[in-house]
Amino acid sequence: MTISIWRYSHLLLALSTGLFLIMASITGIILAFEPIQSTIKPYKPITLSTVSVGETIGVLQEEYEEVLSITVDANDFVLADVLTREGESKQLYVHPKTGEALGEPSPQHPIFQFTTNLHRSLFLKSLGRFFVGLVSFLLCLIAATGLMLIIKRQGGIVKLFSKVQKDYFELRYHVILGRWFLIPIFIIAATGAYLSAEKFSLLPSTLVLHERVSPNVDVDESVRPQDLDIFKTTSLNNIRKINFPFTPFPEDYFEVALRDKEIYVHQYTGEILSEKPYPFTFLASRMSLVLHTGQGSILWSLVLLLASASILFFIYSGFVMWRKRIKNSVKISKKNADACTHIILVGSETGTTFGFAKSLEKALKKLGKEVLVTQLNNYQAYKNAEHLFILTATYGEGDPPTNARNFLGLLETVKQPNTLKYSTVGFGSTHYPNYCKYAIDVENRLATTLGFEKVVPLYNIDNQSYDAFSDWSVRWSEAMGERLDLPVLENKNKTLKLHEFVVVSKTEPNGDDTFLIRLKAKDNAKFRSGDLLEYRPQEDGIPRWFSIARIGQEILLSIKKHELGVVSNYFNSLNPSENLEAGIKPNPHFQFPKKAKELICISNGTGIAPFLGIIDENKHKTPIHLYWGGRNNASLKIYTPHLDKLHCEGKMKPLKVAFSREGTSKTYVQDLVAKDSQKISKSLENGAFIMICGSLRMQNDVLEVLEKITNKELEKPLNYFEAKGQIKMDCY
Ligand SMILES: Cc1cc2nc3c(=O)[nH]c(=O)nc-3n(C[C@H](O)[C@H](O)[C@H](O)COP(=O)(O)O)c2cc1C
Repeated sequence: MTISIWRYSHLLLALSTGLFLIMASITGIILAFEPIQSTIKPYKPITLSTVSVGETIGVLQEEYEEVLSITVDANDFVLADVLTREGESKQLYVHPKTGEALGEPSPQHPIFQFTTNLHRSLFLKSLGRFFVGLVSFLLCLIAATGLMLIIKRQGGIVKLFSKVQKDYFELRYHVILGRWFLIPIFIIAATGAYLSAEKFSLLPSTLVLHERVSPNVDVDESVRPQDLDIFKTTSLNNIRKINFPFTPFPEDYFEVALRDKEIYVHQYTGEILSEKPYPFTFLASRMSLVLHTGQGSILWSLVLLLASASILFFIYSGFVMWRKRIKNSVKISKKNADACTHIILVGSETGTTFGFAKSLEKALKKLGKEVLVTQLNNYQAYKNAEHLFILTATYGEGDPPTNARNFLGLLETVKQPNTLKYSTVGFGSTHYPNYCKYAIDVENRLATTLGFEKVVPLYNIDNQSYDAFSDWSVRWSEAMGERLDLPVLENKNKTLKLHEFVVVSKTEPNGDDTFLIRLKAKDNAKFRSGDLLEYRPQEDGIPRWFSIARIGQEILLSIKKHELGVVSNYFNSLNPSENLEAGIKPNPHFQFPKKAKELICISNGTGIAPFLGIIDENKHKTPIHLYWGGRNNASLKIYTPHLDKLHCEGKMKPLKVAFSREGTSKTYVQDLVAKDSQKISKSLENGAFIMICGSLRMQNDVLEVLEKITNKELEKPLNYFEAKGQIKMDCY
């Protein structure tokens, strides 16, 4: 079933039951205190398994004129119905070994009485009970659909408890708490529904039916019950209730309710006259009551309390999520598509990508363009279109969002009157194995479809980063020679603390226009290899990031100069001892894994930079293998002084290098990985970590090869190792 069906069902159920659920949760929280309060009463002086039924009967019969019944309640308190020597009929909590009265049961506190009534029937008797039962049943469905959504969101049941994707507070904790509380909530709801169904006699009877018994009457009537074998050998913890015989005549017998069955016991011989196991419905009903009310267990009562409280949080956070979703979803414009020159096609499940489309629409309108925003499924021929933007999220196993499902099919059938320029932006999360897979599919398909002309390479955005979206807009602007001025989203553009750096040295750009620059912080800026240096140029205030190698106290960056790149040209223009201000963006998921026994670093181009620092951190000489892909020998040269030093210090194994333009044979880094498949699979199996840094295209190619390796050599999908955190990526 598609994710949207689960989501709509979840939303619809929650909306239709919200108010009842708020009431049921608040009363549930209050009622959870009742069992806690009664469990802590001092009526359980000893463990019941150490006392035999015979002992208790003996002491009670000595202490009181007559004993009518003994009950062991959910708290393991022993309650006796007795006639005192003064002729009073009493219910008393008693000490099972001495018969001493410990207290009398008190009536339910008025607050609990009131709350129980409200919780059970809203003071509406049968009608109320019916509603409560129905809402309980619907809550089961809410919990089940919620669990399905979390499983899908996390990328499968195996990854249920893996890290939750970063998002705003309400959504993140809806998921985090959902993982812990949906099962208890399901139990509360299912047991509540069960108990209601029972009240309306919708379930088979719970009665235990005994056949008529005819006890032997020719017996020794001087035998006392405490001397009967059956009572001497049964400990009190096995008992739920004993009804004493009405009269001393042998025709009357003990009715004993044990944990799993009911028996009738001859009062003078101890013979079992009838034995009937409880029907399943009886056990289910008892279990439902205990699970629903928390009777007898402080721990479970606390779970119930927290689960009830969590329902309130889920209602609140779900409401916030719903509002946000509505806010994000733009009205599909009713504009005449033929009048538009710039078409923004959106693939979105939960609406956030529409938010980005809105920003892009505003920026394009500022440039005087006629813009149409619509969903990918609405793709059609556009008479005057010049430019197509595809902004799409990815779901499930790299699937399109629901409103994009038909796009690839339409692409084959719809013929555009003009050649269209296009730019694809993928929205996804590196948390999932199929990062932006659908955007990649779209990009690949467009690249091979006639009549489309790529403006900038596919740009994938992790975790809805608006900064990254701005970065894409810079690339697009550079390629088109028109400046896209995206609206600034204040709360999304958190600025980092700025540090002042001095340039220590800089190399000249090599044949690939790549250079190295070394910076030293003038203050005590904290950073690690793998973190990002963030620089916002005055021209547009849009951040650009560079992966940091920490060498001693200095930052080493490897930068590729782009012809129109504002920042790469600025960095290239810097001279030693000049200053610049920049922020440090921590990137904890891409750092030397402390527990690594072996590390495999795979990179291409400037992606080698963080590894120069990560390997420098390798004080304990963990085996580190570095694979690098570049154009030719000259491309490698700027890195060789660093690599030679690291190798001489024993911090890395010999570099494995692939050149794509050296001599006649073209090798790419993924070819090296494929060649070492046996070694890599063995290392992975033994817990080695793999880190990948460089271009997204290289990342995809390497992942494809790794997937083949793990499937073939280890018979496991790559995401098995990803879920264990063994694969770390930072590509752009
Ligand atoms: C259930 C679920 C599954 C997802 N699966 C993927 C995935 O396979 N690959 C990926 O890159 N992102 C995945 N994501 C992340 C979304 O694509 C990302 O959050 C996107 O920005 C959501 O955009 P939207 O709000 O417009 O739908 C998934 C998110 C959820 C909730």
